[in-house]
Amino acid sequence: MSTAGSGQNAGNESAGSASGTVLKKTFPHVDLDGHNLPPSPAPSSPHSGRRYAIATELVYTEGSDQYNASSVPIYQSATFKQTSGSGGGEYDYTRSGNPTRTHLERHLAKIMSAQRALVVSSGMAALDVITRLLRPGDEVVTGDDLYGGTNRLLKYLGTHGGIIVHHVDTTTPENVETVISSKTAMVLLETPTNPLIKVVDIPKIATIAHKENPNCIVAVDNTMMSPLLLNPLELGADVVYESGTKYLSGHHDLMAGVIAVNDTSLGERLYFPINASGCGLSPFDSWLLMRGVKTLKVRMEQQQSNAQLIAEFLESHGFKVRYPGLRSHPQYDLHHSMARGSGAVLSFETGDVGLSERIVESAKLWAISVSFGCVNSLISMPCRMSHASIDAKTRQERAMPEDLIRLCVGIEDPNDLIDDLRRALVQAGAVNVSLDDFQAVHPTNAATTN
Ligand SMILES: Cc1ncc(COP(=O)(O)O)c(C=O)c1O
Ligand SMILES: N[C@@H](CCSC[C@H](N)C(=O)O)C(=O)O
Repeated sequence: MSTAGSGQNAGNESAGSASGTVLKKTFPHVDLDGHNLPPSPAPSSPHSGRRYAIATELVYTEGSDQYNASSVPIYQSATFKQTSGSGGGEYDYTRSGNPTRTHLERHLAKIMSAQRALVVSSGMAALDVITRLLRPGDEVVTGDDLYGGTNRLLKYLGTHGGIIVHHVDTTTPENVETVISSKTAMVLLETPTNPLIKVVDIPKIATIAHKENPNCIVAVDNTMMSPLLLNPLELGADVVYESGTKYLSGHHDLMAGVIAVNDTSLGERLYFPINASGCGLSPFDSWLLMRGVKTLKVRMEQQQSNAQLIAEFLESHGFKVRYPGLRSHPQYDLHHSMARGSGAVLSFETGDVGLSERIVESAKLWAISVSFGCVNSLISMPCRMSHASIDAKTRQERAMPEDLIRLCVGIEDPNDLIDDLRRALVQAGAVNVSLDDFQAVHPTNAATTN
């Protein structure tokens, strides 16, 4: 039995005693006591055979459950009984592997066009697992606009783990070229970045990194796009990871992280710390994520068409809006050369922190909340919330506008969302209202700032 692709019962390959082995071979479905064993229900969609369109692949699963359950059963069990004293069963302990988790991992590997996917307890746990590939003295090159938690983990590794971290503006590949060296063990990219929506040229940077050091791991955080819109592994990345808490699950009812690779030996190296530390996703959350991922396409399509309308609405009223679906985005062409859509996160400036606070607090349909990718719409001030762990001095050095408002668009009716935003802008005093129009009090859009 190979652990590749499932990661269960690692390091326990023995098939049991000689008589047990003969019995198993002769009667594969009968255990030592003569019980008729059902086939394992773990298998999901194998990454082989006919490929359907993504909408179909998201919902189509295969299994060999004894009752043909259409929804994968939740194996809420920490342990699995063995048929022989020397173990060797497909599963032994849920930290090492669980049929519900394996089913999800195989499904995600297919969706992410990967040879192997691993699911863990959060997006940050995924990054923690990936950074365990690093050794003291290794260098990491990464962006100057990153999710606050990513920045925090890298800072911790820089302070306590002997890792040298270079933050550069990765929107210009030449900046990466300047700091990269044979000591660069990892290039870590986010695109579009959270929260400044900066776009990064994955193929170009992956080429630069691999040319400088063929062993350099290019890791891409794909949380803002999801596999529906972007496949970094197809663009030269070695590892892709995402917070499953966001679009993949879509309902803010679980925390999860997903890691995917094409190199199966790299997959084994990543599986090791998951088993060793115990951050594999629980059976129930695996089931919940499996359920959520099936509706990814319909949710994302509604979310991004809403986001496009909202971005256009704000820009047309004088606000500087950052969204890759707008022609005014400086890397519009680059983004659309890599991705199949613009996603549903945008940010905009108001020109005044107090004004931004009042807008956020005046909104009703837009919940004041961190996170994104959920069916309901959210509004937040990144410098006060999701990115507050980046100190004020660093935020200033990285040109993060303190008045930035981030909108994470859900699946509601777009007219209701725009109405609510319009009302919040008026109530907060962010716009000058005339008889037939209204415009930002502090216009910040390209027409006024360039
Ligand atoms: C871009 C990005 N990556 C990773 C994470 C971490 O994910 P999680 O919250 O699931 O740990 C987040 C948000 O938390 C994020 O916004
Ligand atoms: N208090 C949390 C904040 C989580 S932010 C979640 C998400 N990535 C976002 O960008 O909104 C923390 O300190 O991590």
